[in-house]
Amino acid sequence: MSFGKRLHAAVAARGPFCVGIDPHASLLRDWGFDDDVAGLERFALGTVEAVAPHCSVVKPQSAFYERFGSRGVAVLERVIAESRAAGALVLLDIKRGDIGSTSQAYADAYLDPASPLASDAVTVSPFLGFGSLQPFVDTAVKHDAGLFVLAATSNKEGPEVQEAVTDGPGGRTVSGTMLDHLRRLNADAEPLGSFGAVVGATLADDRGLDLAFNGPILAPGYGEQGGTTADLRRIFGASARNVLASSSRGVLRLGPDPAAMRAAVLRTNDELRELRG
Ligand SMILES: O=c1ccn([C@@H]2O[C@H](COP(=O)(O)O)[C@@H](O)[C@H]2O)c(=O)[nH]1
Repeated sequence: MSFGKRLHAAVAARGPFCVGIDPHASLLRDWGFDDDVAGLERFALGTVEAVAPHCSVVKPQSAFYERFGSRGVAVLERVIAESRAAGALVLLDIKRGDIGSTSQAYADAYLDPASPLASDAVTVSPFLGFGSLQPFVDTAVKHDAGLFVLAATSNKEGPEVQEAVTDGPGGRTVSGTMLDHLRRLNADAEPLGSFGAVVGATLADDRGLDLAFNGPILAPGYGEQGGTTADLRRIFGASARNVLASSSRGVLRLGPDPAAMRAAVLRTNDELRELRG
């Protein structure tokens, strides 16, 4: 079954809150662990146990595992496997993007079920040109996986690149161009396409984005970066029904108490369900 269909069903069953599993060094210490591989493992797998049975999607941020080298990546492999075993879809936040031939290797690493890092979906960066992502698109189609393409990111530096307008008649912003590509890729999908966009929960009012592209929208920046449910309503309007709001530190700061993390996930899912009407 396509990623879009699986995501649609998972959100209907569990709600639209995506929990980021980002083992920051400071959080490991707050939880009483050392900033080493043993601490990483206890933190990450403890989080999986607390949240993965209760949310539709978890989003491990690869960087926090890669900083420990191969042993950290081995922990990431377990996070992926154990989250999926608990019924959550795994969106691996890697933000990769390169020339096409290298993109193919990344796609094989993260989307081919034969790989130990295979996930349900990954984040990708289109800033080498959307066409450079074609190997990710083809590989995602082949393996029923999904992509989330950076379009309007949650950080304040993003607009310098993403609001740049292309030359010529009908010039479009870079963000708008990415959303146009996603509209094309998702055109015939029912009920939801597998090719999503990343659009921050922190955006100012004046971006003028056409968010009707029939695909999922990952909205990071919810929680710790200041994005609220009211911001989601303001930014996404009718497209809020396709939004997967994502928070990492907002949930992880409640640990290591699993009950507190679980309660936050359930509460946030209830709040976000109302937004979808
Ligand atoms: O535009 C983007 C894209 C991705 N991220 C990632 O999401 C989390 C946010 O963590 P918080 O602790 O909830 O701030 C992190 O992994 C980022 O790399 C983003 O913030 N903005």
